[in-house]
Amino acid sequence: MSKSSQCVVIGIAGASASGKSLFAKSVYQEVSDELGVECISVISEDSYYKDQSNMTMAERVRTNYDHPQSMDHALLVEHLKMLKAGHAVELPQYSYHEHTRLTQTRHFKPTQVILLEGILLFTEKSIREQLDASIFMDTPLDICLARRVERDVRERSRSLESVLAQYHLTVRPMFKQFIEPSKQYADVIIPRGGKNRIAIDIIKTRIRHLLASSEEKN
Ligand SMILES: Nc1ncnc2c1ncn2[C@@H]1O[C@H](COP(=O)(O)OP(=O)(O)O)[C@@H](O)[C@H]1O
Ligand SMILES: O=c1ccn([C@@H]2O[C@H](COP(=O)(O)O)[C@@H](O)[C@H]2O)c(=O)[nH]1
Repeated sequence: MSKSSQCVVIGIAGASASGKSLFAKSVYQEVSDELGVECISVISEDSYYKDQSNMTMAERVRTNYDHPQSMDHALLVEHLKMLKAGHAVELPQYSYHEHTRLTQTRHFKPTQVILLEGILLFTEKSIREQLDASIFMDTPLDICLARRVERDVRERSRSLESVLAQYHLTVRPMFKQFIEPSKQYADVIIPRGGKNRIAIDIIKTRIRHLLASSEEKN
């Protein structure tokens, strides 16, 4: 991407397991198949969970990962500003198994469109100010819970008991306190989740327009 090109950031928020990643992955796959991998990329807010390498595993397990303070949002905002200015960043890598950042980072160059997905994105004004469009995945919580149980047991090395205990202790209460109220900041609210075909097509059309108007300007 040349420095004069625009870098558009589309935020995708919503409950855990509401389908944010799947939605972002589907849009990314289809747009990159059509227009090339160099024009679009995905960043997960989860990469910006705070580094907890100085804590014991017992302490890390007790962290409330659904509270805005668990995230290094200042670093995320700094990175978004750099990407929009045409500079590459060192993207942190997070391990759900270790509950902390990995030592290695990922060298990440700006693309014309960045899909940024995460539960707490719209709760921070400083992040909202960096978003060019905001999408909220409005999937019923019982469906999110069922999907989270399956995903976390399969992919995040969790037991059924630990997923359910965390859900009651932090996931649901923090959704009610922080995430659900942040829906008011969305431009588009998408029901059901990551496989909503019409919603994927609408966002792809918007992206095509953004890319076409950015080409005209250059
Ligand atoms: N519409 C859907 N139908 C069926 N499964 C879905 C749907 N949307 C998401 N999933 C599945 O639910 C799980 C959680 O979705 P994911 O995209 O990881 O959620 P999030 O990123 O919001 O936490 C994944 O295993 C995903 O494949
Ligand atoms: O170490 C961790 C970090 C995060 N979590 C949980 O992850 C979800 C957010 O990720 P999604 O992909 O949006 O589901 C959040 O609800 C945290 O509770 C974790 O369990 N452990």
